[in-house]
Amino acid sequence: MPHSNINGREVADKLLEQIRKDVVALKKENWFPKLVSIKVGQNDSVDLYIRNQKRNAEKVDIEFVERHYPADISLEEVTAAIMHLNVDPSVTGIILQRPVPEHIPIKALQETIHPMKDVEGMHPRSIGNIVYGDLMLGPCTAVASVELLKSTGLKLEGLEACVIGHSEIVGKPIAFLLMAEGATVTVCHHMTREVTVHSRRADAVFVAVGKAGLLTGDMIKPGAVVIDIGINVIETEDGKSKVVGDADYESCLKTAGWITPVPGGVGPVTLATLMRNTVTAAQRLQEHYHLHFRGGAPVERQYRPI
Ligand SMILES: NC(=O)C1=CN([C@@H]2O[C@H](COP(=O)(O)OP(=O)(O)OC[C@H]3O[C@@H](n4cnc5c(N)ncnc54)[C@H](OP(=O)(O)O)[C@@H]3O)[C@@H](O)[C@H]2O)C=CC1
Ligand SMILES: Nc1nc(=O)c2c([nH]1)NC[C@@H]1CN(c3ccc(C(=O)N[C@@H](CCC(=O)O)C(=O)O)cc3)C=[N+]21
Repeated sequence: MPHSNINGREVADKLLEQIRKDVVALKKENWFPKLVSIKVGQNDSVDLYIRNQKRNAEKVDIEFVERHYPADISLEEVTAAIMHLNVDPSVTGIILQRPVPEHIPIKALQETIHPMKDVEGMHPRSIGNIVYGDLMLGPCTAVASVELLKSTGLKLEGLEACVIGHSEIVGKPIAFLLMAEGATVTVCHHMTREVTVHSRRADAVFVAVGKAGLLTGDMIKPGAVVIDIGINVIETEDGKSKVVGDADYESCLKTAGWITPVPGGVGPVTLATLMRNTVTAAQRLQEHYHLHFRGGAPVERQYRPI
């Protein structure tokens, strides 16, 4: 069985090339995509993500604005900040970085982001669309992870998939996307009695937990696909910091048929998907402005430009 790496950077570069063209087309019509990132408190993987969001936005010529609020900010204050962005016509996309401090109910905050500016599709009504198989704006990491599985050329119908981790933004949406493609899906979490029992049966294992080295080669079936979503910033022996995934790369590579490395796997494709979604949101806003102000068909209340 050949062991091969799935190159996320290559997949991402192809996506970014098209996105850049779409941004040029929007700007020709005087429509300027602008993404605002909201970070509350401190988290290493969020910092890494934001740095790379900025870099990717520059690559495709999308304006990127970073907002950082202290960990002890109140829900009301962040809500007010988001509402301000909702009514700012120059802002076409808003991303709320996760996690937020425990005293802030994430669902309430996510609900505040206008669904048309919600570039990760995490508003409760947008995330519900996944159940209906409507994927205009899907959670970026979940979409990216399934795209990388597809890039192996394997048929997803009837494929046995195991998803380790069931967060709202990664594990659960991955499970829904896979089900829509005809895969048989098992979802594991911290109460699963023995993850290995499930992961060893799977043709494809997705791991999104946030624990370095959680998935080892002996936990997978020979030839299986490993999609490693984890982003862990660890300290090396010489005191430097390094980014690793949730899979123990060396041991998994020996058993797996395909594996996504960290860095260079899911991360770059997630970033490209975020840029794609930012453009999709801007295009949809543009359509609705035209409908609303140029005497087109009436626009559904929630979708009115604000
Ligand atoms: N590459 C990318 O694009 C992205 C990477 N990430 C990274 O992915 C990882 C996960 O992120 P996220 O989903 O947001 O994290 P969360 O902390 O929200 O979720 C982690 C999940 O792992 C489960 N879990 C915890 N311990 C175990 C265990 N021992 N065995 C099995 N499952 C376990 C938890 O279960 P329970 O809820 O039952 O405790 C939970 O469902 C992080 O490293 C994050 O940085 C996240 C987003 C994007
Ligand atoms: N609402 C929300 N959505 C997220 O998708 C989300 C989040 N919050 N909070 C934080 C985590 C973490 N995350 C990363 C994605 C890509 C890289 C990334 O850039 N990775 C590159 C570069 C790594 C490097 O430069 O070393 C790679 O893997 O190759 C990092 C981190 C998204 N997350």
